Amino acid sequence: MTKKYGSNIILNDISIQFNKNISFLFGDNGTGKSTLLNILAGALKYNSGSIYINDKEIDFKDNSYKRNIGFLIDYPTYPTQFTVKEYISLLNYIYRNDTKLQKSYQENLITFFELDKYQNLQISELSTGFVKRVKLLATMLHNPNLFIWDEPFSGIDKNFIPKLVNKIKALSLEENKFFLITTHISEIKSFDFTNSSEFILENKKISSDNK
Ligand SMILES: Nc1ncnc2c1ncn2[C@@H]1O[C@H](COP(=O)(O)OP(=O)(O)OP(=O)(O)O)[C@@H](O)[C@H]1O
Repeated sequence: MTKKYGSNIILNDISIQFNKNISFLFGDNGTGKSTLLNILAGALKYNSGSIYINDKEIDFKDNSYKRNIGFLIDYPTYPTQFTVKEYISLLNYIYRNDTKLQKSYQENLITFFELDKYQNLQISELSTGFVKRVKLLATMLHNPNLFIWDEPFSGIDKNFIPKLVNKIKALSLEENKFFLITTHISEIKSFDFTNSSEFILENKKISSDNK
């Protein structure tokens, strides 16, 4: 797949296969990680090439693909004037989450992200780390199969990172969820992810560092 902005080639005929449940994408600033994630989430067009899931070419116009993704982007997309509770209600309306099972799933997520006592605060009143937690929760509310997360750990305090890592491991091992994650936080490499691959973007190309 190739992606250019104007005549500026960002991803030059890259070929990549994500076949483990957890894939980490590393690379220096400006190497094209967010660009690749945006493309895979269907938020950005590419110039040439093809993208497949389980040998079937992805039809980005088909909403069922996008509906099955929890996409975390690193710029603000949330309505900051809403309270946490209102934002969750809005997302539930959009995703038509209305069953009792979904209600308890949502309550578990709120507790997991330690957001219980912040539910009536406006998002604009939250600290950076808690905004990130709300954004992470927002990617999980519709219980997708694939999480495309751009910088999920940035802004998250060091006490919560192991908890988030354990969540990723549990969802991948117990529920066969897939994660595609970029991070600049090198300590993440020290956690023992059993079912993971690492990829590095450099010089417009991608290489793998598979264990
Ligand atoms: N909308 C755009 N128009 C033109 N160039 C862009 C656009 N978005 C990104 N770029 C360029 O594409 C390149 C890759 O950007 P991208 O944000 O994908 O990098 P990244 O690896 O995610 O960087 P970082 O680690 O800093 O987040 C950069 O040179 C950037 O300037």
